[in-house]
Amino acid sequence: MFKSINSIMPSKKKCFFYYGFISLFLSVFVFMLGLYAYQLKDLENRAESAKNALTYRMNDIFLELKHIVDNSELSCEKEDIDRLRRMTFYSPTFKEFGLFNDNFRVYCTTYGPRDFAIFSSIVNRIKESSERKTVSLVRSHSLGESTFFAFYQGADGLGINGLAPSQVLAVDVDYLLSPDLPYELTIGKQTVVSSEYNHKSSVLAKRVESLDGWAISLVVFSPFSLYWGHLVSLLPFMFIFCLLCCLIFYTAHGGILYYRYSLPLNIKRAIKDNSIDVHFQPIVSLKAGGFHEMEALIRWHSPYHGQVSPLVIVETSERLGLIDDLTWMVIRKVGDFYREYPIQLKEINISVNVDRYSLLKESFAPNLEGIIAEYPELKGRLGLEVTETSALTVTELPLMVSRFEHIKALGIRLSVDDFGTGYAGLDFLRRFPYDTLKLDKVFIDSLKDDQFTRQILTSITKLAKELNMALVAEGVEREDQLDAVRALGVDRVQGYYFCRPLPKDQVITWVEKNATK
Ligand SMILES: Nc1nc2c(ncn2[C@@H]2O[C@H](COP(=O)(O)O[C@H]3[C@@H](O)[C@H](n4cnc5c(=O)[nH]c(N)nc54)O[C@@H]3COP(=O)(O)O)[C@@H](O)[C@H]2O)c(=O)[nH]1
Repeated sequence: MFKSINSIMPSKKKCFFYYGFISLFLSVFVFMLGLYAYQLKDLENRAESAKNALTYRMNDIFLELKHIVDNSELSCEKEDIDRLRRMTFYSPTFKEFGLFNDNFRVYCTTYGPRDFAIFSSIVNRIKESSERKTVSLVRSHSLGESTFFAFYQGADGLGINGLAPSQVLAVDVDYLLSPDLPYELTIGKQTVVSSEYNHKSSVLAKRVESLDGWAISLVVFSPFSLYWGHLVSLLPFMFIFCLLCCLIFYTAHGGILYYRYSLPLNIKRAIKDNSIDVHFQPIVSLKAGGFHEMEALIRWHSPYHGQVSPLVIVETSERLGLIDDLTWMVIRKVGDFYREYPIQLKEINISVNVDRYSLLKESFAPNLEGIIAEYPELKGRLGLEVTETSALTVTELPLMVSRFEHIKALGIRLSVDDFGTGYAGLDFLRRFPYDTLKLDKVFIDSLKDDQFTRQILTSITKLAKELNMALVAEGVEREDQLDAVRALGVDRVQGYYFCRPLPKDQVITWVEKNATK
């Protein structure tokens, strides 16, 4: 039996080792995996935001170009050049503008009149694009290698190109991704911006975003160094998580063990699933005609606690409020016993122990009636043995009398159990219509040697006969005890001398052997 949870828990050292190890493993695993998932999601979100920012930027760029071209003419007068210069001054992106005609020849730039043809590859792209716009990276005299060019042609054939250092395209992207996530921005096959990062050797994941309608793509990398950096910063949380896991495992282990091994819970389960056995002990009549009675007694072998005393089961059931369920279970098993052996048990009454407080309950007699309706074979053969463990109060007394009358009206015999050890006194016998009085084993043990006990039992025997009650001597183990109770005039005897409580098949064998004696 387990007094406390500590007695069933493995040693603290062992727990610390096992759960510490598992918790550490779990913490590392959970944090590494969680961080990996987080970093992938973060990469996805930030790459997506960078792509959106790039799309907005491209839209702004072409709005700006459209605005200029819509207000331009095919001339390159001083005002036209001044206007282009003013536009570059206010432009967030461009450093130069050039106007081109429907033959794709640039005729005017921020620096004055010009006449040169746009590359045919670019011309083709403008023509092929639905909105007659394209971008490119081309070498420019003023802005150098990889200058960003944006071309836009209006509906009347007048077009504009804007020149900007390639980095301006990546300003927003840079803001959103740097410094943690290196990236590479390309137009066609040419790189616009590439972070200074050796991504090939230490990339955890990468994400490619393409801008619809443009040959622009953005590749964003999530480096391992970022992952390890985050992991190191999470170490205190990992430690707390590890401790929490350890605590949860230890508590859960205790909970499971308690649920598994706790005696009250095991008794509760055993009552619920009817797995408590009932043994039967014959009560032998000393008159001619042999025995005609048995007492049903619970027996239970717990897988975790071994053989559990009936007294412990009864006391625990009382505490759990399950004593009535236990009684109903025993009575039903008695009913099943009658059904199983109708011939052998034809003449035999069986009594069941009942808690006196159960009898006081209003629901007791109706419930009993229900079980008798369920098992008609119990009618006239079932007896209840009541032990008086405490005195009845003034209000309980009349209530008890009426409950007794109700139960007796159902054809059920009532016995006062362990007479002399509890509160069942002579006044009690006068008030309650018991059928049988059971003398406790303590009297039988001292009967032979104790003159005083003999005198008391003689008076009780006399009184029982006067009140028309049958007498049973409990706990008769030896022949001299049997002789002593016989000399007293006791009619029936229960004890190991005749038979111990036996499982149903063995008690039937005993009945078959002893029925004719
Ligand atoms: N409410 C319920 N109480 C029950 C039920 N089943 C049993 N009990 C009560 O548990 C107490 C202990 O019972 P148990 O260990 O079964 O002991 C019984 C007999 O085995 C024992 N006995 C009988 N003859 C002898 C004997 O010669 N020597 C000896 N040492 N013991 C003997 O006595 C007990 C029977 O007692 P009683 O009920 O008073 O007639 C016990 O108090 C049971 O009442 C149950 O289903 N419900």
